[in-house]
Amino acid sequence: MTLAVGCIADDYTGASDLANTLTRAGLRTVQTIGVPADDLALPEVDAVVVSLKSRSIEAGLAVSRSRAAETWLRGRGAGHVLFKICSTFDSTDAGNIGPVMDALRADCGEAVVLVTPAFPETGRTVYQGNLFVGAVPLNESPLKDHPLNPMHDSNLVRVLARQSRTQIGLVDLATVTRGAEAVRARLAELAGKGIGAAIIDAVFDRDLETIGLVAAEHRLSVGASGIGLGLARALVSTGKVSATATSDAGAPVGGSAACLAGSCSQATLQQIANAERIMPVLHLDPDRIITGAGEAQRALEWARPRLAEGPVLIASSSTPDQVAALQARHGRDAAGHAIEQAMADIAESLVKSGVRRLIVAGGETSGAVVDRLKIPGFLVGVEIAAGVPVLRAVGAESDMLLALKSGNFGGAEFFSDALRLMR
Ligand SMILES: Nc1ncnc2c1ncn2[C@@H]1O[C@H](COP(=O)(O)OP(=O)(O)O)[C@@H](O)[C@H]1O
Ligand SMILES: O=C(O)[C@@H](O)C(=O)COP(=O)(O)O
Repeated sequence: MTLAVGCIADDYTGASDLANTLTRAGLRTVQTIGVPADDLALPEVDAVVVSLKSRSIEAGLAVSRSRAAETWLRGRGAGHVLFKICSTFDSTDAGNIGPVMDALRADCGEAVVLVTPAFPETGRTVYQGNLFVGAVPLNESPLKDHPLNPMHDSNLVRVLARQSRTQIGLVDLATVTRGAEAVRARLAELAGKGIGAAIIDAVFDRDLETIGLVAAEHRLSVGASGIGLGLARALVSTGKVSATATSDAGAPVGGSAACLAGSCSQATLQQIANAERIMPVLHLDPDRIITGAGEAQRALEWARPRLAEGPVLIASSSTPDQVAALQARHGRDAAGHAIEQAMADIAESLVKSGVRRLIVAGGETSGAVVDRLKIPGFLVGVEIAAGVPVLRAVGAESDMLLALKSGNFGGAEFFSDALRLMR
């Protein structure tokens, strides 16, 4: 297998988002969980997206895991590696975007790395280095209240400079609009000043196509699904890949269906409220989860008799005020970790009870669940919503369909939209 592009995603929902984008652009793509074991049978593909759970862990660990993924991808012929980060640049001042970018850049000897979280299809655009989520700057968006990575600065040149050892430059929209040659000239200018990475503006898909053409000439880029789209289109338009991917991985599996929500994003809270009209919903008590008072067991006893009747939804999600109060009582990391593990416990028991179609809302939540289910990889099926495909587990104990939804993605009826496509 010789890869046209290798990808390292810092969470599992982000990985499925990127795998979806690459597939839609025609690249035969597989998503693996971690660096694949040698005995995992992978189909012939153009792109592999290695999913890590490295967004919110200690920076040194994120670096070593990302490096291991890079070594594996380069060993399969990937001339270009895309480090997939969140379209809302979820990170802290300590990382992990900057440290991982610095390490991968050092490994491949890249002069200037292009960085953009723009993903216009989901309303993420970058102008003058500032990230907008829909109509508002990042720091005014719901991401200011994220339970693990609250984002308080929309200026990504500043944000990345706080995390990276290199100086950060800007390639502005006026330059991108002038085309690939203008971007190349700007990068040469930045490299001449010793600047090692540049936030590049993008508002429309056509900007990402220009960026993709230039990025494909380099060894490394950093960004969200938008730059993945640009790279994929560049690989197809320059004949390096013949767009042959089909989304035929979603054949019915039968079995029961369940939804788990650990995301506290505004979008997920709305989706849960709407799901109450079409399926039984259990709201977990987060305090009881953290104090170990048998909350996961209660959820299972609630779910099991209902599964034969149709899908159920189990949610830990709370409003920003409630999240802040819980974290004040128990600590941010302890609360997040305990709830993720409870979701994994519940998922494991649901699968033992016959659930074969599982929808998970939340990136960290999805990571905990997929790890517990020991699923080594996914093939990409049809798209449920922008950035969220149906996934078919490969190499797992049971034939299963999953959807791993980024907290912020999907329309108000996401859960019913997903269930309609997962039979
Ligand atoms: N009620 C709650 N209070 C505090 N934290 C919560 C609650 N419910 C879930 N969490 C935690 O919040 C985090 C949500 O992150 P994640 O699953 O990545 O969602 P998103 O995709 O919205 O970022 C997880 O660590 C999860 O365990
Ligand atoms: O780029 C994106 O926004 C997503 O692919 C993503 O990474 C979302 O992360 P979570 O919201 O933590 O699921």
